[in-house]
Amino acid sequence: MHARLTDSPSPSIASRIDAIDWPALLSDLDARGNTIIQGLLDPASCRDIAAQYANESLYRSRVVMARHHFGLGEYKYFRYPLPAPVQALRSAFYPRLAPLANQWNVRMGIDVQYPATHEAFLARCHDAGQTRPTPLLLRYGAGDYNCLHQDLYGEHVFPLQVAILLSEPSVDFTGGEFVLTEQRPRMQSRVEVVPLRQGDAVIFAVNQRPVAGTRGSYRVTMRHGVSRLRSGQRHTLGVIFHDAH
Ligand SMILES: O=C(O)CCC(=O)C(=O)O
Ligand SMILES: [Fe+2]
Repeated sequence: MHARLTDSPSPSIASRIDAIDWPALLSDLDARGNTIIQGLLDPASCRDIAAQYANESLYRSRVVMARHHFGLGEYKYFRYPLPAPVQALRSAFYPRLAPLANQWNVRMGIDVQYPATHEAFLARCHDAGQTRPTPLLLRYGAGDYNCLHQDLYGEHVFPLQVAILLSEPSVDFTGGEFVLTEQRPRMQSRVEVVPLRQGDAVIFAVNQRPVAGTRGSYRVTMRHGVSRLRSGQRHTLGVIFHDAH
């Protein structure tokens, strides 16, 4: 696949996502709050997307993390219409993840269910004033990091999101591990380092997820971030399904 940002549409992304063993992947995601898809994007596509960081016309805003004490490094939110591969990722992932999102809400006693298509969910966001697109491209240099956070942008939150590593560890950069923490009620937090290679995607819980306990399920709170880069440059593509106020 050599999907270029200017191509439309990107059938190869949709077909790669369709080819995934979803029952196995969803059961891993349900059990651990995150799961990896290896080699979702090939290296050429990763390089092509990362190179678009400089293409200002694609973005609605740029965030310098240090200004907000979010970390060091920067990111840019895409504007609508999204580049074809980003649009393809968002609309192909969503219907695969919505059934698990719906189960999680039932198990957590949250009275919200997600529609079957991303288009319908976006209409809900947009009606509530969450109209600004949230997919983003991140760039880190040596010494940069991303503090533990949650990507919540309003009342409407889709509980799963995807991040794709566009750079190759050990070659393009060192350090810069994607990390997840899990805060359990009345217990100390757990941390997980997600071992991503270039083109790998991690799907993870945005905010809370249910964990089966001895007396029904309880909620754990998830946060994600990136450890300090020791050297080089690292790009990531973030796919968040709710839009922002
Ligand atoms: O650069 C990363 O791996 C983290 C990206 C991130 O925070 C996100 O996609 O929401
Ligand atoms: Fe994030």
